[in-house]
Amino acid sequence: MKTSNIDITNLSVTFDTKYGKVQGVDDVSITFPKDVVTGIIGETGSGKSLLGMSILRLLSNEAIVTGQCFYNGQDHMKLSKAQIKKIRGSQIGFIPQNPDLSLNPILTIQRQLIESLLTHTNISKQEAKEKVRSYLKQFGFKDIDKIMKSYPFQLSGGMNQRILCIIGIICNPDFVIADEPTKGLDAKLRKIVYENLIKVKKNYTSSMIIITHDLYFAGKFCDEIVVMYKGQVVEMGYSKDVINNPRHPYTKGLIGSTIRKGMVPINPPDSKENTSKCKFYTRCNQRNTKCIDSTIEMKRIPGGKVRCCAYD
Ligand SMILES: Nc1ncnc2c1ncn2[C@@H]1O[C@H](COP(=O)(O)OP(=O)(O)OP(=O)(O)O)[C@@H](O)[C@H]1O
Ligand code: NI
Repeated sequence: MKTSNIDITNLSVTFDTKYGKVQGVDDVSITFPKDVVTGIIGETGSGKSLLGMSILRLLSNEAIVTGQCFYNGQDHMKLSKAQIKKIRGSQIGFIPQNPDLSLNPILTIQRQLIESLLTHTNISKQEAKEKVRSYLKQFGFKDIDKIMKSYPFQLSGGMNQRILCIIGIICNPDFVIADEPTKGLDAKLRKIVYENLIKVKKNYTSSMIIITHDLYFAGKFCDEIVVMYKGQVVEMGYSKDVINNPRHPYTKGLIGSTIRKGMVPINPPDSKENTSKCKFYTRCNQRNTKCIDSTIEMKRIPGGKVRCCAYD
């Protein structure tokens, strides 16, 4: 089947906690175009993982998810568990953030990799085994026989993260969503994962969503970048524009505090409760009275969109 864009409308994710309602994703409407690598950036807790995981309905039952997510003509929010399970891996591959929670501790690496191939493709067990070996090699593993027979606890965190990358792409999905695929890896292994993502983009699919804290990589690898803050998208655009010429005060701070020396770093969170319409108000160094009570929609700017009163 030819892949389509991923079209999300009015997506919200909330949790009822003992401290009250927590809104992890706040009414996000966004299209992730096919044949485009979109990066999602934003500080910890901004809703990146919740957004990425909602697309494949991977969130736990305590998450209250509303809104729509259309892909290949179907609203993922309306599919049965069996239907969405079929889409995972075969149509949309997911590379999760945390190997400890995502690999099965009682199955060998070979079982886990081969099983995901046999579930989603029609190849024989022998062919699956060969494919697994070749992917392990491509992802920088050396003693393939030993790795195949190992259990996740016998491998390092970095090795398990690479196994998750393989599971995410081995069935040649049309779309790939990767949630911090390099988390916890040292520079050398990060390079291997990045090289493999570049290979995936070149050889398999360039329809990708990459959630990352690595702004340098995002700028180099992604075609477009989406910036999230407190569950909302605050800026999106071509990656070169977002990285080199950020427009939202939050993006300016985020990039200024990491890769671009000389830009104004971001203000720390303010202890005062933020009651203004703009969620960034208390930290913003460009705020004005308009930001307090006018609803702030995403506005078109050259090469992208931004949610900020300064661009009215
Ligand atoms: N199970 C949960 N119960 C309550 N709140 C939750 C739950 N899961 C996530 N949240 C809240 O939702 C918000 C967004 O979480 P999310 O994991 O999407 O952030 P993130 O941008 O991926 O952060 P990170 O970069 O650290 O991975 C967080 O503020 C978090 O506190
Ligand atoms: Ni996350």
